[in-house]
Amino acid sequence: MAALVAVDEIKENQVVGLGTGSTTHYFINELAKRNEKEELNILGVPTSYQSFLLAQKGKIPITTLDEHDIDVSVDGADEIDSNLNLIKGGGAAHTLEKIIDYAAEKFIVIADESKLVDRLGKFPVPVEIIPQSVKTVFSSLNDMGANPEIRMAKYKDGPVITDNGNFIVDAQFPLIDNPIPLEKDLNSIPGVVENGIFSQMTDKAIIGTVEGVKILK
Ligand SMILES: O=C[C@H](O)[C@H](O)[C@H](O)COP(=O)(O)O
Repeated sequence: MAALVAVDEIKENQVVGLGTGSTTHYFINELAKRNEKEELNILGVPTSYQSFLLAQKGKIPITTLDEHDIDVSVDGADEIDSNLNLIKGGGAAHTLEKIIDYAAEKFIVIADESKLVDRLGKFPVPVEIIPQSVKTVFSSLNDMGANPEIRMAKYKDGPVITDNGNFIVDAQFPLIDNPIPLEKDLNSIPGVVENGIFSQMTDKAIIGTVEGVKILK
């Protein structure tokens, strides 16, 4: 439901950031159908190999941030607080997602109501790291009060390798009081490429609930 409402937000000739995950999967498929039917003439900027392949399948022409500015980006989330700060990266795609969502003129999050929380942090914060930095990053995360774990792959032996060739550390914090400084602090650890806290970025959240779609701004 949220994905369908988000598709209606896309106008002719727009450049659209294509998020990653099971929710944006619906969005990209529906956008592809509408693009074909109504000749919207959109361009897509994928945030992962997953969204690249979906866009390709749906014949959404692909472009890059180097070539075009992004009008609107639509992406999912693992947790959303009442100020629309997010945790993302459950699918290990948060680094490119953050680059693209942040660059977009308008950033829309789509999710179901199970993602709404009072405070972020029940979902561990995904942190993409350079593989050689595991020991030192773990030590910094421990000092910050987190319990870190390397994310292991399900259908491959060993760790998850991101689209950028790095590891993911899932950092379980006690509930997060202030995500804004934590996002900055995590990125100041040597070896950290990007973390999954997206603070002060979201313009609108479209939430699917049992009573229908709710819009949060
Ligand atoms: O790395 C993955 C992304 O940040 C996803 O957007 C996020 O995990 C939400 O995914 P889903 O819609 O599958 O819950």
